[in-house]
Formats: sequence, C-alpha cells, structure tokens
Amino acid sequence: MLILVANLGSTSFKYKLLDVSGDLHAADIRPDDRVLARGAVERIGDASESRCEVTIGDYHNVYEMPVPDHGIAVQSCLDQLTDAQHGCLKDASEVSAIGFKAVHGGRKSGTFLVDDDVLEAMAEMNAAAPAHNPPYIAAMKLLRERFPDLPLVAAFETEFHDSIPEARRVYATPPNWREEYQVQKWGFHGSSHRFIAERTAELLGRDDLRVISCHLGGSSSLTAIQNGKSVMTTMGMTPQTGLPQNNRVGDFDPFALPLLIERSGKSLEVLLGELASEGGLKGLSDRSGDLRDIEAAAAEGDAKSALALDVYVEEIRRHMGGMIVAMGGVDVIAFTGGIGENSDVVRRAICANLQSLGIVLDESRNEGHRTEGPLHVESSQTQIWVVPTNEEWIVAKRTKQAIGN
Ligand SMILES: Nc1ncnc2c1ncn2[C@@H]1O[C@H](COP(=O)(O)OP(=O)(O)O)[C@@H](O)[C@H]1O
Ligand SMILES: CC(=O)OP(=O)(O)O
Ligand SMILES: [Mg+2]
Repeated sequence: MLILVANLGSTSFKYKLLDVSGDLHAADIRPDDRVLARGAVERIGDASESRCEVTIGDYHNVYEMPVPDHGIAVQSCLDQLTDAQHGCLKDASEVSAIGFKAVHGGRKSGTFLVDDDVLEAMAEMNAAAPAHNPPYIAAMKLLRERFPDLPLVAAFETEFHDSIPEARRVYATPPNWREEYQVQKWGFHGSSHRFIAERTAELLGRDDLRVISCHLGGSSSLTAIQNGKSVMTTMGMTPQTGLPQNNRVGDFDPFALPLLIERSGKSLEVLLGELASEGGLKGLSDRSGDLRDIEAAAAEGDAKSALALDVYVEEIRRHMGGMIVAMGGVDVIAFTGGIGENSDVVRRAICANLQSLGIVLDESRNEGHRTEGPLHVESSQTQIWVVPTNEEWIVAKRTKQAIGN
C-alpha cells in the first residue's frame, strides 16, 4: 500500500511516497526503509529561485527554479513521480491515498477524510492560519479535481495537543469565548512533536520520559511531553503565536493594535498582514526570515541580525524554563526542524549556562552536528539530542488508519 504525504510548510513543500504495507507499529520498523521517493522545495515565494530536490530510488537531482506558490510545488511533485524516465509510478492511481500534514481545522481536530465539511472547517480558520490553511485548501482542491477517486486525508497538527490539561489550554478571556468562538490554545507541529515523543522513547528504551521537543524551523514551537503525551506547548490559538516565527510575530499584546491603528493610519487588516508576514525573525533582522542569512549577517557584525538571534534564543529559554517547572524536571531536550537539526549556533546559545539545572552540552559534539545523535556530556543529567523529525511517517500512519476506518 502506497501513501503520498504532502507537507506544506510556511516556507517549504516536502513530500514522501511511503510503502505502508503490514504492521507499522512493530519495533523493527525503520521508517526510512519505507520511503520510495522524496522531494523538497525550499524558499517558496522568495524573490530568489527556490531550491528543489528530488530522490526517487537511485535517481537524485537538485536544481533551482522559480516556485511562487505551493500549487506549483505540488504539481511538480506529481510530475516527478510519474516522469517516464525517472519516476516510480506509471500513474497516480497506484497511490492508495494522499495524507496532508494539515494545520488548523478548528472544530475538526483529529484525522479525517477530506470532504466539503473538512474544507469548510479549514476555511473557517483561514484568518487564524493565513500562511498555512489557504495553500492546503488550494492543494486539496487541485488534487481532488485531478484525481476524484483518490482518498485525501487531513491529519491535523492540533490533534497531538488534545491531551494538554485545561489549565494550560484556556486563555483568561471573557466568559464563553472558548465555547462560542473556539478561542483556546490549540498548539501545532503535532506530527513532529509526536514523532519526537515516539523516537526519544525508542532511543532511551523507556516511555516514562519528560521531554522538551524543540521544533525550530520556518515555524517554531516547543512542546513538553510527559509519558508520550503533550502537556504544554508554545503556540496558542494560531501558528502566529509563541516563539518569533520566520516572518510572523510570535507572542504580542493585542492592545498595541488600537494604538497602532491610530498612529500609523493603517487598517487592522493591513497591520495584521504585516504582523504575519513582515514580523518575526524577518522583522527583527530587517533582512531575512531565514536563519542561515541571519547567522551569516550576525557573524559579519550586523547588529539587527545579532539581536534577532538573541531574541529568538531568549524566548526559547523562557518557555523551556516554564516547561521544566511544569514537568518537575526534564530527561531529554530534543532539537528538530530545519534550525534545530542544523544550527549549532542556536543550540549552543539555548543550552548555555544551565549546569545548575543538570543540562550540559558537549560543545565539540554539538559543532557541525546535523544527524540523529546525542550532544550532551556524559555527566549531564538531561540528555540533549538532535532528532531529525519525520512528520511524514506520523501522517502516513494516521492516513492508513483513516482510510482503513
Ligand atoms: N543549514 C542551516 N542552518 C541554519 N538554519 C537552517 C539551515 N537550513 C535550514 N535552516 C532554517 O530552517 C528553516 C526551514 O525549516 P523547516 O523545518 O524545513 O521549515 P518549514 O516551517 O517550512 O516546515 C529555514 O527557514 C531556515 O531558517
Ligand atoms: C504550524 C506549522 O505547521 O508550521 P510549518 O509547517 O510552517 O512548520
Ligand atoms: Mg515545518
């Protein structure tokens, strides 16, 4: 049974074609052995050309081309998979389902076959997830039109956080906003944090762990995981909140807005658009939302880029402190996502001076490390790991279950 998983990130499109035959929960399953093809497009919508990468069996190609939106990225994925020379499918009908790492379904939190109601529930949340929901809806509609017989499944990112206790889920709003308007802390990056929960339990050989999963990428969030379940997370009602994101603001005081309207003469809509596309690391650095550009500029002495890095790290450490208190300690800190897996600079800054908490990074192990492996010194009470995420594996498992049902 083949499942194509589509992961439309805020800055990227990634896909994997996976063979999900047999028992997927067996201990000896190695998710990477199940991947028949994979591809990625980075820097979607950037002024510069997007970097595209595709691997199908032994065929591997990296090239640059303009990819202005996610629709074109999905189209090129299908073209690659069915390409007469290098493709691995004669026809898209060889795929049993397409699973989407869908972001915000609001009233629909879980894994569902995509139908009109699911698309409507996502559209109701467009205003809450403007960088994520519209491209997913567009891609789902495009694929439904092109392959009307192919089941499409939405595995929503909020599902993993359904276990968060009430006291960490509600905002202190006027009464009934949660019931009437679904205003609550939903949490996102559920597939990634769930993968980290499963993988750290495998790596340490026990599942009674207190883990802080640091998903740091185009969008970033931390999740506290206790005994495999999400118990606290940094994102709230929308994926704009929590840590500063690539170009989205992170936590912000809503009462700044009326004042901003008055002083800037801009409408609420314009200001919200700016907060969701010109803020975050991009706004702070006044340069780029991509950490590679910011690190390079900071290393050359650019003060705004250095500040962007500092703010990002401070916010991560602040939330980490709250999570350590909430769980009464931490057994594993796991770094994942494009930044978590690649940036030794950010990891070092996050772990600096935490000896008194029993958290000690081995700086030489950390340097240049990009693959799965431990980064802590032998005597550190808390283990520190890089664990490359595998959101697609989680989505594939949930998709198989959904079409089975
Ligand atoms: N080598 C690298 N060093 C530092 N940061 C990196 C590196 N590669 C990627 N990144 C960061 O990771 C981000 C992409 O992360 P990813 O998790 O793939 O994003 P998305 O939110 O689109 O799913 C980029 O925007 C960039 O900030
Ligand atoms: C919230 C979310 O899913 O973010 P991204 O895919 O951009 O990492
Ligand atoms: Mg992502």
